[in-house]
Amino acid sequence: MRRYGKDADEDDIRNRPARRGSRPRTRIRPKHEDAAEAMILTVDRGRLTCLVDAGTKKEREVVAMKARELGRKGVVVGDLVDVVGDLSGEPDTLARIVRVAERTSVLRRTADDDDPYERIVVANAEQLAIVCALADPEPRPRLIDRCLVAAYDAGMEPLLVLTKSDLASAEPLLEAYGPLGISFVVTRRDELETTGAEAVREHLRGLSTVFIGHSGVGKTTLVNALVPARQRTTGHVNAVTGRGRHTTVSALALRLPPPPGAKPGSKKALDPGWVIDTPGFRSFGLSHIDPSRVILAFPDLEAGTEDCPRACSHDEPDCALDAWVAEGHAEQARLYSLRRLLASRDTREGD
Ligand SMILES: Nc1nc2c(ncn2[C@@H]2O[C@H](COP(=O)(O)OP(=O)(O)OP(=O)(O)O)[C@@H](O)[C@H]2O)c(=O)[nH]1
Ligand SMILES: [Zn+2]
Repeated sequence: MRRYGKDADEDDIRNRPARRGSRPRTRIRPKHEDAAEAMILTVDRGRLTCLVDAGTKKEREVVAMKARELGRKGVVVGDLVDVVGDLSGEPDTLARIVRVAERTSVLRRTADDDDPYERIVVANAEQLAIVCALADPEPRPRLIDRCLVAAYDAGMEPLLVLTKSDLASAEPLLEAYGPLGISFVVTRRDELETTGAEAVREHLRGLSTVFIGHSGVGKTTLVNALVPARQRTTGHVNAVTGRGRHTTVSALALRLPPPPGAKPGSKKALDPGWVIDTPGFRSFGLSHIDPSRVILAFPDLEAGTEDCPRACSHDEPDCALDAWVAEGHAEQARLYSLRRLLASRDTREGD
């Protein structure tokens, strides 16, 4: 079963090459034995920035486009690809992406719940950092719930990042999310300038973490503190595209600085973790979500679904979980949390 087969990727290109007569097209594709492996750092209107020879002295950024043979297959940030052509990384060069490796995870969203096109935002990330301000703007628990559902659906671990703790206490939110057992970290701008950034980085080491949050929650402040070198990269203008990275609407992968005291060349220094920044959004559409994947995030409740009707959403009157939990097999608070997450799939004003 291919779960993601028909999805429209964020950078999907819709014009198909015209069929030329009845000439049979060969199904054998060139092997590209000279191809180099690369990771996609950002996508900007069909131009993809790839990191080649990552972690070596020859590491460099190469701008590439999709080779025709990839057809409609999308390439997104975090994808591991094979590139051929001019891989020098010199200005005005353009390489070609000829293969995309199978993805270990796919974070998807729809612009809103009525949008039939779901977009793949990021591939191969392990963690989803949900950035939420404790005040200014007020926290939106339903939006957090929706992001959690997206994380569970994608098979990613959620991390709750609660910002602006100088303005309000984190206690009420942490109480509400306690039964879900989610990792969390609380930040404030003045601390991010000192020890706060490293405290957040500790949750990110060795992982690829996607940061999402709606406008104004302090995500930019946070990411800039986590990746101080970012300022430099955002000013960089690409010779091929003629555009600065600041114009990008796609996600952007940024490598964390190595942990303090890491030996140069050690695994810790070479794999310090990635922050994948995404554009702020107003809503997080979930029309593509399969509820049977959300229950996977509740292994303690899974056994209780055995007597459920076929294709039970676990949020309906006949669901077997109510009786099973009432018999004392699991905590009521866990079932309540599951139901709250499932209910967040329905659109309401303000989502
Ligand atoms: N009081 C307080 N303000 C903060 C904190 N972090 C960020 N801010 C302020 O909140 C505002 C929004 O911060 P940004 O970092 O731009 O937020 P963002 O989430 O990137 O927002 P967009 O750029 O709109 O997507 C700015 O005025 C920041 O200075 C904090 O910890 N405490
Ligand atoms: Zn059920």
